[in-house]
Amino acid sequence: MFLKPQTKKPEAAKHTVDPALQPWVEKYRPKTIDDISSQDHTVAVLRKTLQSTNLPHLLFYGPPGTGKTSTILALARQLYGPANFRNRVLELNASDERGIAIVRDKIKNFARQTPRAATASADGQVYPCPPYKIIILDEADSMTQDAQGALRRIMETYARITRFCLVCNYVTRIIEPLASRCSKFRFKPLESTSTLSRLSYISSEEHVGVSNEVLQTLVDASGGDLRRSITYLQSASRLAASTQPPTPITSVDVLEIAGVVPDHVILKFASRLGIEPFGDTMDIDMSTQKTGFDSIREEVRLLVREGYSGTQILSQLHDLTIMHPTLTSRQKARCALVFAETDKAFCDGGDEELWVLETALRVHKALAA
Ligand SMILES: Nc1ncnc2c1ncn2[C@@H]1O[C@H](COP(=O)(O)OP(=O)(O)OP(=O)(O)O)[C@@H](O)[C@H]1O
Repeated sequence: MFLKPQTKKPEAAKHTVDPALQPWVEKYRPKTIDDISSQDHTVAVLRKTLQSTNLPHLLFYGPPGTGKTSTILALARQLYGPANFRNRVLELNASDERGIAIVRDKIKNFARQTPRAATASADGQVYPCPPYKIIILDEADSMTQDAQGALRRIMETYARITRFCLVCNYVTRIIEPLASRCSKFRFKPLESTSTLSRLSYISSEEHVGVSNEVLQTLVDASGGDLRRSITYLQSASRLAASTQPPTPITSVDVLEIAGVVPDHVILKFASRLGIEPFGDTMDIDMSTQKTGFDSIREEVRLLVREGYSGTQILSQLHDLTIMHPTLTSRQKARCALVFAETDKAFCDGGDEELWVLETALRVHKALAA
């Protein structure tokens, strides 16, 4: 549930890059919408749109690394082909300024230009090349309200020659008048089977030997974010190749790269808050576990000093609480509320150590009540 720290998106390659040096997330970015894994409903609707070539304004939303940007880029490539893509598509991402100035200047200027006549593609293929351009606004939820307000008129005025695709994680941050002008598509976290098959494909293309256990660890550590799992795979394969002699990738490597808190550590922390060990974890001796402010604070400090991120610690603590077999629904509901408030605080840029401490103390209290 916690928004994981995003694996940094590599800048889209503007020039031809040696494939051996390319990040795998870019190298294996889907080329057509049929290469998009998991998002079957969205792909089915867009395939129809491709046939009719009449694209509405689009709003793609959902968690990171689920294929939103890849889908619109693939769709645009299939509509325009390589020869016309550049002059028909404007992609603005988070590194561009997000205030009203960019809407009035860059976006409006591009939106009002009449599309250039289509040129024939060197690859000999015929592309539909419809008579409008596409503006892709990646991370549209970070646009100011004023900027979104200004966009609304532009979308209407130039709809005949320009279609918009807004891409975001939080649809609630898009003002209603903008959202209501778009066809909305929700991207879901990828199912395990789709992630597994994509990772297996990439590892076989890259001649990296990975066991089923390692693949499953990659899936578990990435929570449905395919970008994250591919990045972990590439990092783990580099790590394994750098040892002398090279060693196979292990699950421990993956967990370390992913910053996952080991089970025994998170269970010890949980037991300080009054969450009893269960199942395979019964061997933790609760009688030696102190609870109370000082011991909880000490534990939080240790975890943060070890380098575990606040979002990761709380995400694992959340899962442990919600899946716990003996906590009552009432206790779980109270804890869920605490976690939700912390999630919001993290999104707003709250201090991680302070919020982990605050959450831990509140969970402790919620369980005792
Ligand atoms: N559904 C998918 N099918 C195939 N590859 C995917 C999919 N989702 C993500 N990927 C892989 O992850 C990379 C990042 O995906 P993409 O940029 O489309 O994610 P996103 O949903 O737009 O994320 P964000 O919300 O962070 O912008 C792609 O280059 C691709 O390698």
